[in-house]
Amino acid sequence: MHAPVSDPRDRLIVALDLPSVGAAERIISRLGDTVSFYKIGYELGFAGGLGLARELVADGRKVFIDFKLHDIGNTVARGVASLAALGASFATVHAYPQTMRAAMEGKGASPLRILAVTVLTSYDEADLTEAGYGAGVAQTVARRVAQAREIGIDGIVCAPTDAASVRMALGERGAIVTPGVRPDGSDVGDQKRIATPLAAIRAGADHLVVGRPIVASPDPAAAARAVQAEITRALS
Ligand SMILES: O=c1ccn([C@@H]2O[C@H](COP(=O)(O)O)[C@@H](O)[C@H]2O)c(=O)[nH]1
Repeated sequence: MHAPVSDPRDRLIVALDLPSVGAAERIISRLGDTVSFYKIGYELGFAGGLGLARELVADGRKVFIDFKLHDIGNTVARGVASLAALGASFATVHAYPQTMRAAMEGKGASPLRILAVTVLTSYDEADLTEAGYGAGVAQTVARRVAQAREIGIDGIVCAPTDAASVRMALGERGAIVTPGVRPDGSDVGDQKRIATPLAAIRAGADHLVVGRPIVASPDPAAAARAVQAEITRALS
């Protein structure tokens, strides 16, 4: 059964989309105790970030490895087993049934939670059509969530604008993690399906992933605290 996360600090996941371990360490140091949950994706992961992930875990922080795996089942299962051994709390796969099943098998009895990415937050209807999909965003998300639920996935990555319908379809089991979060006035960048932290939590998100609005801010700790204040307001 899905247990709502009560501490706003555990609800904010900062995306360390940075070019080097040194750059990431500087942001982590500036964030101090404000942030306890970090996400490592392609940029940092392919620049030595998995070593940093191990150090963060050893230091009591939570780590989300966001490589959005998608390959033949054997490769996915073995890759996920390595992420489980690393001590990651969350890891992503694309929400294809074969991939989701392999990932759930690969994590074994570890506490790693597998999150299935439905439709990327940088995609709108036109992007799905261009990629060859016959169904739109809402229909594709719904289909993938239904399949993820059937497989017993640990959680879903979706746009904050999809969070309410995803919770309905997913039921109470499974975490909802939303990137595409933009505090009022911040740059949207390449994101297309977005909401504020307040709206994302009110729509049912358990965790918010925020990257550039925090790591590119002149005062990352203040930016993180502002997001956490919105989370607290949404929960009160
Ligand atoms: O659908 C998705 C899945 C993953 N992401 C990742 O989240 C962060 C968002 O960073 P921002 O700088 O806050 O836009 C980034 O690491 C993406 O790889 C996503 O945006 N959308």
